Amino acid sequence: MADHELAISGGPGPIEDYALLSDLRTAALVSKTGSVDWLCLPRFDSPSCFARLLGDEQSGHWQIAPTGPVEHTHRRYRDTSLVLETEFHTADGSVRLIDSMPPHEKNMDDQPALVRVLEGVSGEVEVRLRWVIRFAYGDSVPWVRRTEAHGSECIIAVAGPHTVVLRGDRLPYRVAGERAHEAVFTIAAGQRLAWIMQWSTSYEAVAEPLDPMQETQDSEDFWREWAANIRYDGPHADAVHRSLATLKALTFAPTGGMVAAPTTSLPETLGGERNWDYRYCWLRDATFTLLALDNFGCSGEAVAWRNWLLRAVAGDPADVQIMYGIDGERHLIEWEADWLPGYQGAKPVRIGNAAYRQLQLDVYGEVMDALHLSRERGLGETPESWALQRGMMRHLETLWQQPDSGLWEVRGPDRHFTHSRVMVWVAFDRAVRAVEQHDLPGPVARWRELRDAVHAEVLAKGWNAELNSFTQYYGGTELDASTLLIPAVGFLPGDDERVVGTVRAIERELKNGDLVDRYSTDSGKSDVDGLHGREGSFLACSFWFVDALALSGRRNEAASMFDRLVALANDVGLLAEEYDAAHGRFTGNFPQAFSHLALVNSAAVLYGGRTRDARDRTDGLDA
Ligand SMILES: OC[C@H]1O[C@H](O[C@H]2O[C@H](CO)[C@@H](O)[C@H](O)[C@H]2O)[C@H](O)[C@@H](O)[C@@H]1O
Repeated sequence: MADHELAISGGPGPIEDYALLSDLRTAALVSKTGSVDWLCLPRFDSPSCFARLLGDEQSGHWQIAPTGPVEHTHRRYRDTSLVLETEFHTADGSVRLIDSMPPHEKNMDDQPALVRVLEGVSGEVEVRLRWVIRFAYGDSVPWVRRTEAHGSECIIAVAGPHTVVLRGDRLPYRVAGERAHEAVFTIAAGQRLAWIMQWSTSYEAVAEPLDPMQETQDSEDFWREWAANIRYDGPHADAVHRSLATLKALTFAPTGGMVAAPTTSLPETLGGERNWDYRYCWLRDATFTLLALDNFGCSGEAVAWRNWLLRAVAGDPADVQIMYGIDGERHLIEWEADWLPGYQGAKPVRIGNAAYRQLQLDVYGEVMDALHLSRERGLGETPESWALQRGMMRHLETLWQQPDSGLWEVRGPDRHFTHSRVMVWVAFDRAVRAVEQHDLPGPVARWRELRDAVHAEVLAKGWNAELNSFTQYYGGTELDASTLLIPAVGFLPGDDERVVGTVRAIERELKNGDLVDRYSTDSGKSDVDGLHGREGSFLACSFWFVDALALSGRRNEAASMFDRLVALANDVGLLAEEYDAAHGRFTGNFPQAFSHLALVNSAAVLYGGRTRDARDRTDGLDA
């Protein structure tokens, strides 16, 4: 059976078969078979109207594809934009599907829309449009009627707070005995058909019609203009551009917050339970984001993110969380959508993320570093910033010795994770530097003392001489790829023998080919994370390995490993969180900001951008 037929009859295809659309408020995932299988409206973290990604046809989707066998499919984004073209080649001819979502950076009053245009390229091809609309993550079948609004025929679907209106050149009809709508038609070379689906609340008037062709053109223009700001023409420029556009696409324009991914519960282990909701903003990602955006000329986005960060952590420093909602909301209550079968059977589907209540000490280092970098990069001081940082430091002084859940957000018992302790050092170090280098007021003698104390502690307790490596946690013997960040944050130089030893140990224990696991999840090896199943290799860690190699003097190896990692991106340049080498498949949420952040930061390390520890360099990229 061809892929295409498989996708029509059942659940979602491989994660790598999806492409991203975004309007800077929410995102859609479109499969290689022309099916929009994931769309939450009106925001990234809203309930979905298409959730086939986590279930089957009945969870909602919108497919436009040839009825007959597809010989091959070719996809690309138009230039640097997020306007997606999917070409289906069949024995009868070829058609091109053009998908986009009008970006809403400026006019926030516009309601989200999904625009689909179909062009006949050659011959005459029979096409099926199938529209199955379900609100509330597939739990709610809306009332759907064909009617007239604003002078044209349309289909309106309403349930609870949501309305969507579908307009187009070939509106589908209800399929007898099914809660689905379909239209089957023929399209000849040179013909063009278009559809647009718009969202509004159910208590407002239905959205006014938009011109699909104009919207498509405007989307393309928006992204092209945006990409014109990117300053990078080194190796793998396409991958760097696509990663930056993806990071921008994951940004919620009204607040500047960036979601870790637009999806929930794409499994880290195929068929397993490691399924999390990533439609939130993690403070940890702050420094990586700031560096990535600012390094390549996207300073406006870097400032917006910095400002989001300052607003999110404002208030009593004792209340600082490790993650927030996209507006800065605090309560991300985790629950399970038990009616959804999960991505290819991986249950549970989780909405919300209980990690928001965890203590993860590294975020203090991340926030201090991000604000320090933004000061160094001249992103403009805000009056609140230093007062807030001092408050955070006061709080950190009271809890820095506690065990925590670490950056991997383990669900097992808290520990003294080496990476968390290193990041505590970063927090005190950046506080000291703010006083020393930027003349800001603060108890610098005490901070220096604490900085030196935690440095000595990490070297004494996080280092295992027998293994010749830093370990995952104090006194343990497991390794952890987060210790690859030690030179990147300036805790030790890249050529320090302990860094070199750690790189070698991780190479031996956690690296398979070019892929690096964050820690071992082999059965019986470790129960640190409190979860079952072996997960894929973590793509961000693989890029961190590249950075550590480069910083420890193995630059050529680093560059060729980077070449191979970049090649793991799918046909439209996107990366998931993890890669399952055994099955050659993406796993985890998709596309994931962390992976794309790591890719662009490796490009910076290798090809002349400013790195995290090269704090005094103020020159441009082409150094
Ligand atoms: O697999 C365990 C954890 O996975 C998620 O966290 C991961 O994603 C975060 C966002 O990019 C990243 O900051 C973190 O370091 C990663 O471990 C999930 O959100 C957690 O709830 C889960 O325990």
